[in-house]
Order: sequence, then structure tokens, then C-alpha cells
Amino acid sequence: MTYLLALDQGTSSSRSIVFDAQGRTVAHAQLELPQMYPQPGWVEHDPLEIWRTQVSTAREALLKAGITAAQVSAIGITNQRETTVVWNRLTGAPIHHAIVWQDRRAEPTCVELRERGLAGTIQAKTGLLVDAYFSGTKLKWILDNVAGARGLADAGELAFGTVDCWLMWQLTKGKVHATDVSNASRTMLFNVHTNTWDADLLKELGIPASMMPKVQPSSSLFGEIHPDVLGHPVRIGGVAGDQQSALFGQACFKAGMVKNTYGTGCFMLMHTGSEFQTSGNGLITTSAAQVSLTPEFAIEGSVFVGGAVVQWLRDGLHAIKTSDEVQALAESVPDSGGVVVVPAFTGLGAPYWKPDARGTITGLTRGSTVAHIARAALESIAFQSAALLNAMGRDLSAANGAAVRELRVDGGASGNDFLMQFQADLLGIPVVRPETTETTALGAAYLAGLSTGVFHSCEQLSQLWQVERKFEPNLPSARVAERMLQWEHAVAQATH
Ligand SMILES: Nc1ncnc2c1ncn2[C@@H]1O[C@H](COP(=O)(O)OP(=O)(O)O)[C@@H](O)[C@H]1O
Ligand SMILES: O=P(O)(O)OC[C@H](O)CO
Repeated sequence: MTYLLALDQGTSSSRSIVFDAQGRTVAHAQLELPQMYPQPGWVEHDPLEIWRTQVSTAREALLKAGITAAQVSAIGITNQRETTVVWNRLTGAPIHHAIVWQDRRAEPTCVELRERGLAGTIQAKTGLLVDAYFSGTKLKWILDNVAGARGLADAGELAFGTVDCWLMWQLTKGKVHATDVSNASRTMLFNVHTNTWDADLLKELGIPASMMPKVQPSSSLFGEIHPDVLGHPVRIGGVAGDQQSALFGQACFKAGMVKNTYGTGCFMLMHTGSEFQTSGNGLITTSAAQVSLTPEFAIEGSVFVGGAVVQWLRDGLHAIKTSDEVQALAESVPDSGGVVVVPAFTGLGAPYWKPDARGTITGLTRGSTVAHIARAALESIAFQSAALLNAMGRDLSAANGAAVRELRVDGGASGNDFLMQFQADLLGIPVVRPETTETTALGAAYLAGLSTGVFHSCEQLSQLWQVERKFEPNLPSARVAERMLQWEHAVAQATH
């Protein structure tokens, strides 16, 4: 039997999954990752904890599967993106905690870049909007603020990496300092047309090129793990940022195919093939996972509060005891009774980009109950995602692309049938949930399997992808327009 091991290092946990050669899950292990909030707006992880939890889950998953590393054909790595680690090449020790993607401390540098009129050049080269979300300005912050860092960096003694790169350094005991194109494209330092680090942007932020990892296609041989780690040297055959990995795991290989992941937040990505398109509607362009040297792209939008609104119902309002109870509560009323929840707890992400917006509930009457609020809260996940898909639709028609035919879904909240049906109703296209909703890890396993001969082609992977349930739209278009308008009115109030 042939197995693939996917390491899925997420923001809140490290997970490892063993898959068989049909892409079926064989065993799964997960450990939570401690979060650190040293100042308002700052979020950090301990890089050594990232490594410790990841390697523990890998060992546990192999044990649960009843196999040894010698039976694993290849390892695939997928990871929370943008999170920035800097370590000393000689000692291997991180010089600072990892600065997590949610961390806003680098905003002043971004203001400066925007004021200097660099946003257009940066978007043309990297596909990104200038924002503290991406790694480049976080890396600059570390060099500017950690004592002695700049001197060591100039002397070539420091290494930078996103989490995939840091894990590979650890897995190979310092032999491999590499990343893949999809992770590199989240740094704001990477030219996505040439698939190389951009010398001008590195210079602009004062980052020595010697710190940067080698960049490879997502499906390629990155190296072999040290035998001490899992008891056997296994090849690392695939690496991708978690959202691009999910796009790959959903078998969205062609232009116009879209997936949405409903986790804490929601991440929607549309493959645009080898066409580099910038969005005129508040979305970003990113490198998709690549199996060759040819650049491939996706347009991406993110919703900050997706499934997290259900956590708020549970922990903030005590409206439910477990997340699973939300569906029954929402369905205990025939509609939301005119209530609209805008969960702008930390501002609104794409396509609105309103950092100062705050959570708002509109349409409350004397008859409103907690069930109406719960229903409206669930609906808000679908409204925000619909705004993203509508923005993608506008980008597509501007580029004369074909209309999107279906939305493939995954992530924790995609298990909620009410939410998925309402999503299909709002979008007017089928929402399709696959058999395996662990598509992030599956994507990494696919990438690793492709480069090591376990799989032969993307066509073969498309055939492995199986529908579990298809939600057909079932709401008259006039009613959809009315509901979207109600939502946009509420958003306007949240952003006042
Ligand atoms: N039945 C459900 N209905 C709606 N949301 C849910 C349900 N079960 C879990 N969730 C939400 O899904 C999210 C967890 O999904 P997951 O994919 O594990 O997220 P992440 O990878 O961001 O940690 C949580 O925010 C949780 O509130
Ligand atoms: O780890 P997740 O699933 O929260 O994903 C985080 C994203 O990669 C951030 O860009």
C-alpha cells in the first residue's frame, strides 16, 4: 500500500493526515497551537511550538494509521500563510516569535508605501494590495526592531521563511531553505510573473536577498526529511499555502472554477488559469499552486468573520451550547424577521475593506428573538461570501470570462446544510460539497503525490473528487435582490 502524509499547519492548530493513494483519509491527529497577543492588534506564535505540535501530530497520525514512515511515499506541507519567521542560519534559533498574518503592527510602513505612490507598482508585480497582512512589512519590522538583527542579516546570517519554509528547515535539519510559489506570492516581495524575488521591492524594504528562500513549483521535490524526525527519510514532494492547497484539493484546476472555505473566516479563490488579472473590485491576485514552472493565478477574497460568528453566538451571547445547535435554532423560525447581523467585529474585509466598521444588528423589533438573531448571523456568512462571488463575477465579465457554474465548498461551517442552501439561493448557482472536506490537507497530499509518481495527472485527481451533496438554488431572483439590498443597507450602517 502507498500512503501520503499531509502536514497542515493552521493558525489555531497543527494537524497531520495520512491519505491512501485514492485520496481517502486513513488517520488524523491534531494539536492546538497557543496564541499570543502581546499588544492590541499584535498576534504571535512561538516557532518552536509550531514545530513541536506539527511533528507530534505527524508521529501520532502514523501510529494511528498503523504504518511507519517507510510506507509513506511523500510528504505534502500546507500552512497558514503570510506568518513570518526569522531565524539564525548557524544556530537554527528564531530571533523573534512568528508574526502572525492577523497582526497589524506593520501598518505604518504600509501607509508610507501608499503615500509614496508605490501601490500600483506593487499590485502590478505581486498582485497584492499594500497591506500589513502580507509578510514583507512584518519582516522589515523584525529587522528594524530586534536588537542586532539588521547587522546579522547584512552578514548573511539570518534566514526568512513563511511557516512551510520554517517546517522544511526543521524537517531537514537545516539542509533545505525553500518555499513554493503560492507561499512566496503572499510576501509582497515576489514577482508573480517571473516567479522570482523582486530586487526592487527587497531594496525598498531594506531586506537582504541572502535571507530569502529558494522558490520552487508547489509540486516538486524539495528535499528529504532527516531520518531522526519520523524514523525514516521521506521525500517532501508538495508545498502550498493553505487556501491555494484547498483550491487544488477541490480539483479547481481550470479558469473560472471557484472554492470557498468556511472556517473561522472565509476564503474564496477563483482559478484564472495562466492569465494574470487584477481585480477592479477589491480582490487580490495570487499565485495558484503550480505543478510546473508556468505561472498560474487565482483571484482571492477573504471574509474576516465567517464561522467565528457562530462562536460569538455560543461564547458571547450564550444562545447555543455547541456550534452544531445553531442550525436547529435558525430553522425554528421561518425567516430572520427582517433582522440583519453584520459581524464586522474586526472591520470588514474584501470586497468592502472597511477596517473601522463595527458589528451591527439592524431591523430589530419587539418580536425579534434570539432565533432570529441566530438565523441572521448564519445568513451573514452567506451574504459576505455572495459579495465576494459577485465581485469575482464583475471581474470575470470585465475580462470576458465565462460565468462561474458552481461553488465548491469546504471548512468547518460547510457542514451546515441551512447555510449551504441559503448560499446557493443567494448565488443562483449550485453549491457543491465534496466527500472529503479536508481539502486543504488533501491538496498538499495531491501535490506531493504528483511529483513522486503516486498520481499521474490533474485529470486523474479530478476523477477522485466526489460530490457528497449538491445544494440547488431555490429562491426567486426578485427575492434575492431584495435580500442583498437589505444586506448592503445594513453594511452601510456598520461602516458609518
Ligand atoms: N454546524 C456549524 N454551523 C456553523 N458553523 C460551524 C458549525 N460547526 C463549526 N462551525 C464553525 O466553523 C469554524 C471552524 O471551522 P474550521 O474549518 O475548523 O476552521 P479553522 O480552520 O479556521 O480553525 C468555527 O468558527 C465554528 O464556529
Ligand atoms: O490557518 P487558517 O485556516 O486560519 O488560514 C489562514 C490563511 O492562510 C491566512 O491567509
